[in-house]
Amino acid sequence: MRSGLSLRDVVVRYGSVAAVDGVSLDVPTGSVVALLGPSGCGKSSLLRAVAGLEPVEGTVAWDGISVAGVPVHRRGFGLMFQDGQLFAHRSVGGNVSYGLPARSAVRVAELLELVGLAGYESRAVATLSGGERQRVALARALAPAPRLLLLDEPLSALDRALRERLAVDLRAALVATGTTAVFVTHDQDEAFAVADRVAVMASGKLLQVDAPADLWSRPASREVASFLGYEAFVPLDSPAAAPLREAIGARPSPATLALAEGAFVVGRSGVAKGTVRGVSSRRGRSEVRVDVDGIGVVTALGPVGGRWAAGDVVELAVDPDALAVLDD
Ligand SMILES: Nc1ncnc2c1ncn2[C@@H]1O[C@H](COP(=O)(O)OP(=O)(O)OP(=O)(O)O)[C@@H](O)[C@H]1O
Repeated sequence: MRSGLSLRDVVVRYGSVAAVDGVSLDVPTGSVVALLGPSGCGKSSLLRAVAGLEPVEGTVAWDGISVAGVPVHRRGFGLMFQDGQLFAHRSVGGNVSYGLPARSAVRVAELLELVGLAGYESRAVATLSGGERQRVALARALAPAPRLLLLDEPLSALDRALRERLAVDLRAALVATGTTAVFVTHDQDEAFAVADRVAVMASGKLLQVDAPADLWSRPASREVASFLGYEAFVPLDSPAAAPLREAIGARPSPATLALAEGAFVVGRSGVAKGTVRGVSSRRGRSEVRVDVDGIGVVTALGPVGGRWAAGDVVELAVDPDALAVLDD
């Protein structure tokens, strides 16, 4: 018997449109899977189908037993949304204890500690920051120890720095409680930070499911690679790809080589040359748009405070971690 959640050929239709179009996926007990994909690809529809909020074709099963016909509140699945939907008139402690069978001060204190809000029991929800509210929403969602926690973009209303910190804390809380979870996001960094495995979706279909490192180093298709942030594609056996092939120890073959931002690094000496088209700065580092013969315009990284002007010819070294070979 398969433990945890298993989906087989799941279809969710709105009228004649299949928002989810034949998805099969396993989420073993204790693991966290992120559903990653662009807006409108069907992530939320799939999550809602698992929750029991949408009619589905195909099979949604828990521990090998179909949950078809089991109403939302009987599935033992918890839900958390972008807006944590806290009870505004209850205290933090009152929100967290809401899902518990009997009031349990110890359990509430443990959960608040788990989400980094130890001692917040009596605070009014209205006095909390956006990030603190989502931490409370997480504690409340974890309180009844759901057998599966479904999270729909729980961090996307927060600003970037906060999102990054909360993503790390969210993963820690899920791992510490051994919670099985499905996490919906359109943000690749967030998916990689939170999940054991990332399921990439597009147009209602699942394109690839893999651990973050495997997904990054071996995207199954150009579509997946593009969504992960690979920005240029060249034939592996082309002359322009020679220094890149060398960096990853690949032989010329009919495959395609994908270059992510930072595949080239601007330096004093390099293995290729490029012509600068533009320069910007991100987190102190320079991002240099360079035109490389046979490859096109790509984003190279440069040291802090580098000074280049459009038209400069620069030396480029290669970062093998920003390259992937696609088996076409
Ligand atoms: N209740 C509905 N009725 C009709 N169409 C819907 C409904 N809900 C979603 N859709 C459509 O189904 C498709 C998938 O929507 P869904 O919300 O699942 O995507 P998503 O990947 O979660 O996108 P986002 O990240 O923008 O929320 C979209 O084309 C959307 O317009």
